[in-house]
Amino acid sequence: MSVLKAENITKIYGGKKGALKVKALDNFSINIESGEFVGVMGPSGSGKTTLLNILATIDTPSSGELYINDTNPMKLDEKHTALFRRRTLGFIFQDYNLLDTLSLKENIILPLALEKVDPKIIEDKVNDMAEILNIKDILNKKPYEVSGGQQQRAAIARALIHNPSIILADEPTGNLDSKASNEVMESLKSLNEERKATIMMVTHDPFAASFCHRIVMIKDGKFFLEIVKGSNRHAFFKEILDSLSLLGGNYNDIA
Ligand SMILES: Nc1ncnc2c1ncn2[C@@H]1O[C@H](COP(=O)(O)OP(=O)(O)OP(=O)(O)O)[C@@H](O)[C@H]1O
Repeated sequence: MSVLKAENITKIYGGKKGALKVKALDNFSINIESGEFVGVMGPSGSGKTTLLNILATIDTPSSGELYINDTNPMKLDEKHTALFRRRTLGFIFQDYNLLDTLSLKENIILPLALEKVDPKIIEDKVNDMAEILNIKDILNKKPYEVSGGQQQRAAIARALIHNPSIILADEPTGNLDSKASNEVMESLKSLNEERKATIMMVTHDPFAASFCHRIVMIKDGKFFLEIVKGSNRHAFFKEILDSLSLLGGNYNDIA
């Protein structure tokens, strides 16, 4: 079952009052099925952030169609788009985006509190998420009292607690050292495998990308190539490095 389908998305910035036009996305299409874990990679300026913003329904394409669970969010009014985004999507950011004045637990339950879910159900869900993300012992701490990796795992719990149809992750390991990156990626892998979370992750990091089922590469706003993981993550990692050197841009000297 398709959860997210973007068809021939083109995004042109500028062009008003003589400003230079930039084609950030050029007829780009992607389809994500339920239960998939898909990575998107591309050099700096290739259109990844533009794509994420459009899929996140916070920006609109110049042309093309977007369907999330068969709904075209571009056809909703502003209020319904915001509600649709809150209920259907989960977000993970490079810098965690946790509220510093709240404990990790309060941060995690925010999406359910907004929906006025029964406190008993909230308690069960937060404990379940904390267990799988290994943050049970630090739930009452504030974000600044825990490590970056722990903050990111709390942010993942917050992204997932309302059972969104798809998680959109923007460089989730971008601020983490290799040990914390590994823990975060192992967490995302378990949530994908055990909880059937559907995930789309933008990343520059070939190690993080090797946890995905397939990687879509973008160049100059266009689809460049796709690689699919076989049974072995190490072989996939090598294949990602090889493809990145083909992709060029800031990946030219990676392999
Ligand atoms: N608001 C904007 N106005 C004009 N041009 C923009 C705007 N946002 C992005 N661009 C341009 O669109 C192109 C794609 O940018 P985008 O930020 O989507 O790339 P990216 O792949 O996310 O890059 P990075 O990896 O460096 O974050 C670039 O040429 C960029 O300069």
